This record gives sequence, C-alpha cells and structure tokens, in this order.
Amino acid sequence: MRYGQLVMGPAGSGKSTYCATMQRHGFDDKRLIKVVNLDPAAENFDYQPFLDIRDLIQLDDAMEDEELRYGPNGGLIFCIEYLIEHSDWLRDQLCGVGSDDDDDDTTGIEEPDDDYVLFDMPGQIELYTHLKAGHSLARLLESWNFRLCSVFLVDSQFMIDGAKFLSGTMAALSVMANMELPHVNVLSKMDLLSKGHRGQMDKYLDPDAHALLGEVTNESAWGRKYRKLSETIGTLIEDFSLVRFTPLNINDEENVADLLLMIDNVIQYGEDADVKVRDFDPPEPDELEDDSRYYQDD
Ligand SMILES: Nc1nc2c(ncn2[C@@H]2O[C@H](COP(=O)(O)OP(=O)(O)OP(=O)(O)O)[C@@H](O)[C@H]2O)c(=O)[nH]1
Ligand SMILES: [Mg+2]
Repeated sequence: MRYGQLVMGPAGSGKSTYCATMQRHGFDDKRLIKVVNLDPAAENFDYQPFLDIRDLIQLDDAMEDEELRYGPNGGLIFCIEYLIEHSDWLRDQLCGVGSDDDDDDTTGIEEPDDDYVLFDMPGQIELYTHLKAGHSLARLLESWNFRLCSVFLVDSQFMIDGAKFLSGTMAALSVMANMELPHVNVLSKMDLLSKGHRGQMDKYLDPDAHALLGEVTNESAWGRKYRKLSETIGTLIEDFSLVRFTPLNINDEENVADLLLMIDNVIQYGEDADVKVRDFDPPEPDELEDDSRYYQDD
C-alpha cells in the first residue's frame, strides 16, 4: 500500500516548510517520509526531494515557449497539466519503471511496503479549488494504490479576524469539495503568533461560527448589508462541523508528532502493520491545558 499527503495551501502558507519538517521528524523517528516537489517554480527547499517535477518540466519552458507564451501563473497551471498528461513519468518514478498499477496487471515488480509520500504542491490555489488539475492528480495517485489525504495549510497570521476566518474557511471548503479526499486543515506558523493574538486564535480553532460572523457583519458596510448571507454560511459551517483547523508550531516536536499521527489515522497508515502505539487524542483546543507552546513569548 502507498500513502500520500497532498500538501496544499495559498502561496507562502508554509507547504514546503511543512514537508521539510515532517521529513525531518520522520528521520528522527527512523521512518522514511519521501517528499515529491510538484512546484515547477520552486527554487530551494529544505528537504531531500525523492522526485522533482523540474526534471520533467520547468516553469521557464512554459513561459519562454514561442507558442505558449504563458505568464508565471498560467505557466504554472500548464506545468501541472503537462505532468498529468505525462503521468507515465510520475508513475514510473513513484511506483517503479514499467509499473502497471493502473491496469491491475502484475508485472512482477515488487510492491514497496508502506511507501509514504508528501506531495509539495504549488501555491496556485485555483489548482485545488476549481480547476481539474488537482482533482485529476488525486485520481491518478489513487489509481496507483495511494491512500491520500488533503493537507490544507492556512497561515495563522491571516486568520486573526472574523472576515479572514470566513474567507480561509471558504477556501478550505472549496478544496474539500473539489479534491474529494479526506481533508485536514492546518493553521501554520503558530510560532510567529504573538500572545496578543492568542485569545483570538482559540476561538478559531474550535469555531463558534455565529460569534465570528457577528464580528464580520459589524465590521463593514458590506458586512451589514449581507448580514443574512454571512449568518447562513455560519450556520452551514457550524451545523455540519465542516471545517476544523489544527494548529502547527513546527518548533514543537510533540505538536508535529500529534499532527502526523492524526493524518496517519485519517489515511489508516500503519493499521495493518505492527507499529508502536502512542496514546493520542486529536487536540481539542479547549482541552489543551497549556497551549502556550503554540505561541512565541512576548
Ligand atoms: N516562523 C515560521 N516561518 C515559516 C513557517 N512555515 C513557513 N515559514 C516561512 O514562510 C516562508 C514561506 O514558506 P514556504 O514553506 O516556502 O511556503 P510555501 O507554502 O511552500 O510557499 P510557495 O511554495 O511559494 O507557495 C518562508 O520564509 C518560511 O521560512 C513556520 O511554521 N514558522
Ligand atoms: Mg513551496
């Protein structure tokens, strides 16, 4: 079986840093976590890539092509579509050359046990919210026996008021709907958050959508005008428990371990294997007695 996390999120939300952190954590735990760079515009990252889309296509290829003449954003989407059209390249690298996993055919190539791969995706959020590319990539990987989870990162620094919470939540919802995968939202960069924002953050971790939207509706003329719309969205989020965020401070090993374990549970990693068991309850924000570890001192 193969396991994968599709690491997504807006530009600069911390995807590559997340991948590097998880790989390092795995390494310390004697666990192999491979990272695949699928961002053709990436310049440098702190992990050892198992595979790099830039070996297949580079952003400049799309931008400098006389016929295509893409700008950076269109070029990036072109590169991901190109990857999907040339999926043999990805499959051969991930599953072994000549592997025929999508045909249910056995080729005699031995399946690796419990391959665990993080896919570091580009920050072009439209790839996951409404374009087909993200969805197609997920289906391809599934056809190669990957059990997948979407990991959607949102920078905690942009989630410190009701309006931003609402737009972050709607983005997360669009990704959930488009990708059709088990989904985990992560509030990244918690180490950068000052204590001043601490009280505010707690209410976003276990959101009371009504209270938050009360803020939104009072904040602006737009908010007052569309009060009913915001309230309805709040009810939807609350009634269906659609969106939850798990905080991540990459400097806190326990926090990193808990998040990884939570995602492992979602994709049922290690269920069949004889793995060491740790007591773990997914972090409930209001249960965290000492949540100061998420924040920097100030
Ligand atoms: N302090 C702190 N900085 C972070 C964290 N995550 C990311 N950063 C910083 O934020 C910037 C962007 O991080 P990346 O990991 O490159 O973000 P990304 O989502 O991969 O960015 P794109 O691929 O360009 O969309 C870098 O300067 C990182 O060092 C974090 O958890 N804590
Ligand atoms: Mg990146």
